[in-house]
Amino acid sequence: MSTPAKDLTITDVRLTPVLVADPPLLNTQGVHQPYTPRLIVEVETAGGHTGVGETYGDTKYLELARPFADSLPGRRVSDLNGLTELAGQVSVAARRVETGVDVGGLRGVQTAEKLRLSVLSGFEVACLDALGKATGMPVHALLGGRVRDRVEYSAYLFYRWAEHPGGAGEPDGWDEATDPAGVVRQARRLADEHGFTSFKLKGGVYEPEEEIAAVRALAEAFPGCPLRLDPNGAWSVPTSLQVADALRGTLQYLEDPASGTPAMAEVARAAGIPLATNMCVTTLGEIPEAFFQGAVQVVLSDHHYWGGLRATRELAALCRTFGVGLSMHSNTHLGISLAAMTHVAATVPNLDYACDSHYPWQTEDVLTSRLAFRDGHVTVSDAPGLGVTLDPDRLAVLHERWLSDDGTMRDRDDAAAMRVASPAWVTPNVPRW
Ligand SMILES: O=C([O-])C(=O)C[C@H](O)[C@@H](O)C(=O)[O-]
Ligand SMILES: [Mg+2]
Repeated sequence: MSTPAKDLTITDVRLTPVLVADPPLLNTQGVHQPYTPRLIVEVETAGGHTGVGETYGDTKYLELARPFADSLPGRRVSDLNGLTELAGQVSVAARRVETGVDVGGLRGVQTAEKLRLSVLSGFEVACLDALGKATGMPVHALLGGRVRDRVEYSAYLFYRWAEHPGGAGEPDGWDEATDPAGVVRQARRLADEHGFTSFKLKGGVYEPEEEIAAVRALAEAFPGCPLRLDPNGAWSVPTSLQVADALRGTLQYLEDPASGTPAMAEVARAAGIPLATNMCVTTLGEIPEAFFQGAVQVVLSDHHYWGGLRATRELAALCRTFGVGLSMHSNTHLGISLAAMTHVAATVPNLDYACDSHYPWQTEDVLTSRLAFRDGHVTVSDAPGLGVTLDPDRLAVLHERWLSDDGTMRDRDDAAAMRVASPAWVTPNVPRW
């Protein structure tokens, strides 16, 4: 007979949307808004354990998360396959998938499946956290056990302004980085503070020649360190090939130079540099075309995209099978997700590259203590569950900010944020160059 503490039945699910400070990071669509929405998921069991998860908090995700949460009480946190099945039944309004490209995630075409998978990921992590707490096991052990003690992350470099227009949002003490020297200064500080030894530059912001110069400056400043450039599909096939020509031998991989699998395949045939993606392959259905055409040599996993930690491991198995490399993508996220990313990355033998993480840019969190990068790595926790503790007061403060927002920040819109500085700005058509 199970003891009450081990009763895994879900009794309550709490959803708390929050707005967290986000610096003015530039990308091809525009600039990050002063605050960005995240959704914190708490799952309580009859045994008295609470698991936490985190995912996107925009309205289109909240619309799905609410009915999903309502359907969970009475199920067990160990019923993870049931959770996946349940997610498939949540209905998605047609208007949510008519608009084409996902503005926040820069994740290719938006589909009902992608929205569902992102919502599912937050609940799966919360269930795994609760299950780990109830059984005294860390999440990595629930996934089969870690194959490494620490997970390597790369410095995520952004062209950025020193502050948002008009000084909106929270100051973060970083200088502007709008040229090669600024990018190198930013990289130096991230390396000094966190020990990173590999670097990814978010491109698609300036003329390709400018971004080539920035990568060359990084190569000179950090000899031998792996470098990546990611313009989020902003370039045509000829431009992608020109950049590949210029940076062959300098880049570890070139991420999403062009938009869509056919264009990526064309680039891949002549680039002479591995191509990576978190845009043309973000669901299982997109794999066959991309892999059979040789369009990508590295897939960036992201449990928020693929539907959780177990789905990330399924992706890893497919990549292993087809000899495709595996890295990890990151979007603006808090410590709960960094912990989840670290647990799953620790279990995947073929995670061949340092993972991306926005975490150094997030000055606010909902945890009692922040996770730390040491020598560019996060140590894998052996504490039960994720090994993190939610701070209810911080959560309340960030939720209050969400409540008092007039709606402007509740849905990420990088083009709208750019219009504050440049009123004529519209999301650029691709290819932009
Ligand atoms: O392709 C990527 O790595 C991303 O899309 C990561 C983030 O979304 C990043 O580009 C951003 O937040 O501007
Ligand atoms: Mg990318």
